[in-house]
Amino acid sequence: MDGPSGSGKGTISALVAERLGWRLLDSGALYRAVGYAAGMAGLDLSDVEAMTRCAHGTKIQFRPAMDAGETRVVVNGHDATDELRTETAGAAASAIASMPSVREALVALQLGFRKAPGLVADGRDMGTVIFPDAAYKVFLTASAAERAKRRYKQLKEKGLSVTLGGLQREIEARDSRDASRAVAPLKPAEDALLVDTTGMGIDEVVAKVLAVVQP
Ligand SMILES: Nc1ncnc2c1ncn2[C@@H]1O[C@H](COP(=O)(O)OP(=O)(O)OP(=O)(O)O)[C@@H](O)[C@H]1O
Ligand SMILES: Nc1ccn([C@H]2C[C@H](O)[C@@H](COP(=O)(O)O)O2)c(=O)n1
Repeated sequence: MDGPSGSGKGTISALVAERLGWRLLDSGALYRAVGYAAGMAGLDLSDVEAMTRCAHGTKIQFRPAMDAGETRVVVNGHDATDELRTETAGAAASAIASMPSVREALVALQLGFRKAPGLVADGRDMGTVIFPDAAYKVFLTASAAERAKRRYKQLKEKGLSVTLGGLQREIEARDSRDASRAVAPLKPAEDALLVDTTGMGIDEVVAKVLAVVQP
């Protein structure tokens, strides 16, 4: 499941994985975790060698939530779930994700998630680079305005101080960087099902994806 920021990849992937009883990989969380670990260590995010060492050395664990809440992401022993969801963490992740050696450092970890009975993986290059032989590929999109509105609502609910205009600019800048980088750019795989979720509810999108996976 690939697509730009706020298209609903994480939400739809989690629901589809739950319905199918498959595993889930939030690959964006890996890039966010490395950016976060680098920040905590006071490293320069533009230093490719330091970021590559950091990508190799960061311990990232996904822990199921105690209640029905979201999966916790533990970075070097610290529960960083809330810090990782900010747009600042997204921008840092996007910056280091343009470094080929950082991407390379995270490949084996991602491939390790591929286990029976199945895996739903969300990111930017799941269908094009990491799992090119995936049985089903979906590319979710939505207009930038709609994606910004969704993110605004999500962050406001978490009590964060954000503006709609500011979020839309940040989202557009991140998408543009992710789509224009030389390695593993954000783009649909040739054989992906394209779903424009603008104006579609979450249940509708889940049903559309499940209709393909379970025809
Ligand atoms: N079809 C939809 N209709 C309304 N809201 C949606 C829809 N899909 C997702 N959302 C909401 O939009 C917000 C962003 O969704 P989500 O985090 O799944 O996007 P994403 O593509 O994984 O983003 P990112 O790449 O930045 O992690 C969430 O609050 C989610 O509940
Ligand atoms: N497969 C992936 C996943 C993520 N990234 C980079 C680019 C994104 O802007 C950033 C954060 O991802 P998100 O949590 O918003 O899905 O990480 C990538 O390059 N490849």
